[in-house]
Amino acid sequence: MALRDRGGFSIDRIACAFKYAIEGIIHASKVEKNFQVHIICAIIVSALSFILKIDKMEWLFIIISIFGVLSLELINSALERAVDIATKEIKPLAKQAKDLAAAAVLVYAIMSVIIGIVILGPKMIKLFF
Ligand SMILES: Nc1ncnc2c1ncn2[C@@H]1O[C@H](COP(=O)(O)OP(=O)(O)OP(=O)(O)O)[C@@H](O)[C@H]1O
Repeated sequence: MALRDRGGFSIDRIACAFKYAIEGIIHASKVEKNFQVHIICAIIVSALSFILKIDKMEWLFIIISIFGVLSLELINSALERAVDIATKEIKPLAKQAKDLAAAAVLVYAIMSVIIGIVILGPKMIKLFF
């Protein structure tokens, strides 16, 4: 299906959109260092959550944190490319656009770390001390 086809509802259109999204995830996994770091952190936190037997509500917070950071990192990478296409020159607005997108990731990542500490911290202290 053509990239520009904006036709109505069809299984083909949804399948194509899904395929492009998967291609995006694969591309980010291969070339985006920050995305790779977030994936590794997500695996470690998930493993710890299993080991420490967190409950259903705690899992929801962990899942929202993990997928939120990954989604924002993907949007940040997309925006970096969009800015790079828009200009090759050093421009204050280009800097602001990239810095603001990076800030969005940082803000959400800080929240995720706090959630991780609140949920996993006490259980780890109990396990090790
Ligand atoms: N065209 C530009 N004009 C002005 N400043 C820019 C421009 N491009 C990048 N910058 C500055 O350099 C920083 C790094 O930009 P870059 O495109 O290398 O992304 P990055 O932060 O290295 O991301 P990643 O490591 O995920 O590729 C930006 O956050 C911004 O402050």
